[in-house]
Amino acid sequence: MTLAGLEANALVFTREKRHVLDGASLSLDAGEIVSLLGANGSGKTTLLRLMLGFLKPEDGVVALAGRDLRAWSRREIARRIAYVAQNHVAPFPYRVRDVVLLGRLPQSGWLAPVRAGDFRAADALLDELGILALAERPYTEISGGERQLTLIARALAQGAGLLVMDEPMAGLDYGAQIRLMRLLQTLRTKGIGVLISTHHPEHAFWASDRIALLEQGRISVTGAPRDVLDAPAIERLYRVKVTALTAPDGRAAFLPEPA
Ligand SMILES: Nc1ncnc2c1ncn2[C@@H]1O[C@H](COP(=O)(O)OP(=O)(O)OP(=O)(O)O)[C@@H](O)[C@H]1O
Repeated sequence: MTLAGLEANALVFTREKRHVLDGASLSLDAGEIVSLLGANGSGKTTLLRLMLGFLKPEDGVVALAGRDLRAWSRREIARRIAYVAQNHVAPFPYRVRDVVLLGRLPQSGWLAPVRAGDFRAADALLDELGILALAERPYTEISGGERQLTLIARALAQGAGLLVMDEPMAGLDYGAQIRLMRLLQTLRTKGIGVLISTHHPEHAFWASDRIALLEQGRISVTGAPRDVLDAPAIERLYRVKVTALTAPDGRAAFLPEPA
């Protein structure tokens, strides 16, 4: 773990008298992509929100850059970790470009003027994500997938060293999913650490340096995709039978068995 990293150690968290997390440990380092897989309701969002300091663990510790997260201010955390939440609801009809520019706030502060360079950077991100044509449109009047891409652009505009995304592929069309995976890989080469939760085992296999499986409140396995993700693991996680197919370059795809 480098000094830029984020580390959750033995987290315990209870909801409705049930341990959602019961000793979950997970780390994210600079320059790596980590995918978190688990069934619906297994606690992925809860774990991510604990690692961002939005929820407090009943036991266990989260450390950012080696220091207990509780010692960091909200703004300091936002400078270092960008977050794309699930099911974001738009409060105001900001234009898409302005939503992206809001991502600059933790770095620049509320009173700082927006510079021409900020506009250019925002538009470059929108372009990279394929939605530059929407820059002037109200955020409340675009599709769910387009909103998701806008929020991803906002998180990237934040310029944080770590990026945490809760099911970022949800609602994106196939091309946008693949472009996003490629963009995450570009970020990795720039030294950014990316933690995503996903329901797409193939995406996790293709794009990740490490995959972590969340089962019964704990990270049951973490490691390189080929060491973690195989047909038995998919069957255990999702209770469906699959056949694993391996491409010549070593990437795996999973084909559900016919009913
Ligand atoms: N606000 C809440 N109040 C009570 N229980 C909650 C609340 N939010 C989540 N839970 C419960 O906590 C558990 C974990 O939820 P969480 O959202 O972390 O799962 P998840 O793995 O992200 O699920 P999904 O893949 O469906 O998004 C679930 O059993 C869920 O029902």
